[in-house]
Amino acid sequence: MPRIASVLLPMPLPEAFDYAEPEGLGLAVGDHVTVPLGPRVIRGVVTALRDGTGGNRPLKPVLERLDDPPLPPGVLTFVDWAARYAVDVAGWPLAMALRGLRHPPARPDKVLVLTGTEPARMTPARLKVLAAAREGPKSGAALAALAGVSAGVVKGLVDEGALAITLIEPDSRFPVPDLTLPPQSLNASQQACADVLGDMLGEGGFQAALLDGVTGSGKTEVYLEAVAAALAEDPDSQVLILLPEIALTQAVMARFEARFGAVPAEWHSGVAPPKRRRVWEGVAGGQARIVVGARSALFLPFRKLRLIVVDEEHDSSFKQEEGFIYQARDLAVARAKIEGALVVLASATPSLESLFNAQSGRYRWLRLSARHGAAQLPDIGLIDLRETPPEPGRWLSPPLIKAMTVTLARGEQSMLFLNRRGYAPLVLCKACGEKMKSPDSDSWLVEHRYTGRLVCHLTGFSMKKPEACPHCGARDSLVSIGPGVERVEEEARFLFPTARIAVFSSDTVMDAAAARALVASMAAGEIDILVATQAAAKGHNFPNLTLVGVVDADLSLRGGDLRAGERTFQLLAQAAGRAGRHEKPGRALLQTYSPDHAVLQALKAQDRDAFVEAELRMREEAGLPPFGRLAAVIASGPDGAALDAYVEALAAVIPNAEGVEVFGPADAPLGLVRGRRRKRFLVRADRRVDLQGFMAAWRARARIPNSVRVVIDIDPYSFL
Ligand SMILES: Nc1ncnc2c1ncn2[C@@H]1O[C@H](COP(=O)(O)OP(=O)(O)OP(=O)(O)O)[C@@H](O)[C@H]1O
Ligand SMILES: [Zn+2]
Repeated sequence: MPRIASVLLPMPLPEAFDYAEPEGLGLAVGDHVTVPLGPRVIRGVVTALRDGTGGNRPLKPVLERLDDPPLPPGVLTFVDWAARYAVDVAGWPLAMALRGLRHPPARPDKVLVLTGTEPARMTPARLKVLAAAREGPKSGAALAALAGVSAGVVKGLVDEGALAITLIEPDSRFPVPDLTLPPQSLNASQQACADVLGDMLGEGGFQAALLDGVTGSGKTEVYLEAVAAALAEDPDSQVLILLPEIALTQAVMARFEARFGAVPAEWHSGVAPPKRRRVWEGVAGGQARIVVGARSALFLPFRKLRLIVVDEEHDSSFKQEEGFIYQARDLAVARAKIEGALVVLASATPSLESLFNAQSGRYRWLRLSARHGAAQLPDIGLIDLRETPPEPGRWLSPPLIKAMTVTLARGEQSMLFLNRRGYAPLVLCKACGEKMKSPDSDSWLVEHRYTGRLVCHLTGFSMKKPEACPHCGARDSLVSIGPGVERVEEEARFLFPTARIAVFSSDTVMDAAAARALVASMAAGEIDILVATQAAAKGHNFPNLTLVGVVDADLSLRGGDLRAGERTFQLLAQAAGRAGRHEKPGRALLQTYSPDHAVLQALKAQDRDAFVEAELRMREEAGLPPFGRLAAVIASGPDGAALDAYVEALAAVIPNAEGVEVFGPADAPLGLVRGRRRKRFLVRADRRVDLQGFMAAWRARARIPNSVRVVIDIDPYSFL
């Protein structure tokens, strides 16, 4: 009986397509194949096989089977689940699962080795080549270069059988973790947490735990022991550590290397494609047993995934906002469920969602309430900027400057935290009041002094800062409003001319290597004052850092979206948590105009639980997450009339469903991006509602014009 193969293609198509299996191809689910699609030949993955013929219309055949390692069944299930969750096509998550295959496989190297046969005629040139070959296998070109002879001499030796060509596989092995190395001796509460995680692993099957420990309590040490237990369970078991920030990977990799004598496989956008290919294959083949990566590592083809750790689980970088929209923390739980694995969510400031799951018993709740050893949590103080304002045009208040002076005199380090890149968030003309905006988007241009440019942080648009106002033509009339990290750095240099000062933000630290170098020099005490965005505010251990100054503690409270309070609390508690992590006590000073705000009061009192309780009660009353669910619809298009017509049509066909409220359509706060107008709906649903089902049914009820793009964002974090 001939068979039909369903082949899913890694592109935004609504479903898998059927192809005929050519006789004798012997396909299996998970195989990589090429198939015709219109005039093109595309690679895809077999998701199902069934007996049958093509019916009336003969099916096109599968063209060939590729010999890449097949996708394990868990990955296929996960791809399908992720697509349903995101109300999107399965081709998107499949494309993510195949991302490691974009680069061609590394070819084996051809090298020459000695055979032991003497050439019939020996010459000085030949002697030199043979001597060079004795040092180990090398390519012909390398041998010739080393011996200082022409390629012809080497070829002559091959022809006469004195040298032979052999193939060497490129280095695809991953160092084997050494499980006999002694663990760090854990303190009693760490040991208790590690024991519970070990027991959960031992019970097997899907389990979830929230590792909730104050900053510097040693959560990493605890999950390292869970990793050791998972690896010891079975020689094939694999573990995945997800981190929110590339800047954090190096430090975590180093701790794994110290613990297991083996560097883990690394997976994120900063890893070069050939290396990514090797990691992908190593994960599929089972040689890569520990993977440390960014959110997209969730889509790797693990064969026997036993443990997923989501470190800094509260971090909003786990939410991918572009292309395929997903929350990696939630998907990590889903993948663990599919694989029957343990998932550990770790944070000093867990998300309200995870705390709610822990409170309700769905996750095991493991708490570490003190820092390891003698280290104490930092004191947190508020600086009321209404009483002690900075000088005009400056951003650091006298009390903060004084604290920095003392810290510097003691030979200790300070960090100034401001979650704003660039020099100034806004440039305006003092002659006509014009605010500099990007030409095709509703967002202000941010001034960057290092590059002398005005940059749109939304779209990446940038221009040279003009000499004259583009609106009224006045010269020298453009003024920078408000501070970014570059401006705070300028002020710090002015105040402390002899101090060693550096900036850490994604524009000043371009890649993983630069981030690693900066983190290392900060840890080594080579920097006195680090001015940093959130890229440096989490996870790091800087032993000599004793003062954290938060330049604008009110910043993320503005805007006022659903998570503003939660996010501010997390961000500032994390930033403050960098101080005093070793013997020397630390403190954090928060500059604010609203010292009475509940979030700042909770930070000052170090009373997270009270803050969480108050916040949860507010959410419950409003039916907001985690008590209810949210989804957004964002429609955009260059043609305003077509967009209006579409959102009106969509508003007219909202399905009738109990427990669901739809708000909108409204102009998005960012009403224009890259020349496209934007409209939004917000959907709130009770927890028991099948929100994804509702969204899919609703979208299907109105035809989408070609010029309009519709995006569904489940559990939105951005409301712009
Ligand atoms: N049992 C231990 N023995 C020795 N040192 C420890 C131990 N536990 C933690 N430490 C040290 O304490 C510091 C903080 O630990 P770690 O980085 O694991 O904390 P964390 O809970 O992950 O912190 P954060 O949430 O702030 O990132 C590190 O320098 C770590 O090496
Ligand atoms: Zn002007």
